Amino acid sequence: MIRTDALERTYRSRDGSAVLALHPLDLTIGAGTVHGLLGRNGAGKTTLCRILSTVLLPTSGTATVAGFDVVRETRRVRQRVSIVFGGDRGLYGRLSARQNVSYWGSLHGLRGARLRDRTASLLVRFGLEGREDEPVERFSRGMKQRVHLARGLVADPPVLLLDEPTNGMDPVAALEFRDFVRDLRAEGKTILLTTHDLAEAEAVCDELTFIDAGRVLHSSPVERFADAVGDACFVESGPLPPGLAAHLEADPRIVRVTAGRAGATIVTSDRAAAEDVITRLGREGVTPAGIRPPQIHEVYLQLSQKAATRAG
Ligand SMILES: Nc1ncnc2c1ncn2[C@@H]1O[C@H](COP(=O)(O)OP(=O)(O)OP(=O)(O)O)[C@@H](O)[C@H]1O
Repeated sequence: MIRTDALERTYRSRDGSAVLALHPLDLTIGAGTVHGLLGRNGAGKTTLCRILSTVLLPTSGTATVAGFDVVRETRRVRQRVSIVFGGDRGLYGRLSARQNVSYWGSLHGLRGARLRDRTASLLVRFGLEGREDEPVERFSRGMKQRVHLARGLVADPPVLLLDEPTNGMDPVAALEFRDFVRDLRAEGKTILLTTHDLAEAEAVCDELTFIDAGRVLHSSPVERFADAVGDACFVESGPLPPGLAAHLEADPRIVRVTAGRAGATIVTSDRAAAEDVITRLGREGVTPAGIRPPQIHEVYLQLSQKAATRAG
């Protein structure tokens, strides 16, 4: 449903220098899947969403949505895709929530009762009942975010690009958002979800792609995201005695030691090193200690560190 091949985008700064935002990016997203796009600030996520929604031209390479080229078949792509930004970009502050949503619907060809009913039901679905006719500039950030979502859905497109959609939402609303994404998946929508909330990505996505400096670092089904750490092993232990963390870190096979009052996590380069660490911990009387699968934030950290080392 979404495909990019050797997609590149270079921005020119005012001083004439070039910023390679995507270079090159290859990504395939199947119909009906929720695909999480993760990456550090400046990784290129928004640039990709903007190209897929046809508001930004690629420098080279190709991108298609539902088989239509984002450069040559702009109109057909626009009929099939909606982008939802985080923050308050793209809303008309003096217009009400209802006017913002129905204006967008009318741009997509909805009219009359269909437009009215669809707008009203989306505003209710996003918890804005009773506030529909207030100017959006009076809304909180999280409320504006809900208007954005309603706007993105009014034309009922098969593809949704959600760029940090829970940015500014309170925790309850953000949890409700997860149910909402699951509903959309059940309706058969294809969703590209950009988020810095890793728990959210793990909870709602079928597939995850980690990008950095405009390239894919790892892409896999969500249940296999831990493959991204390769041979690295995560040892969980009880609290370490003073000085042991520093000793462990002196071993080049130890990637990282995170020690706290409740216990420690020791990341090793491979399984043999992890087993040596467990033996050593046993000798030092640190119990219990064992290998466990990495959590998503640990995978993310590992990939980000690798990318930062590579960059410089
Ligand atoms: N209009 C622009 N002019 C120059 N450089 C830009 C422009 N827009 C983005 N960039 C640069 O392109 C790179 C990718 O930016 P992009 O906004 O796509 O990242 P992102 O992954 O969405 O980041 P974030 O997580 O902070 O939203 C960054 O280095 C950014 O500084």
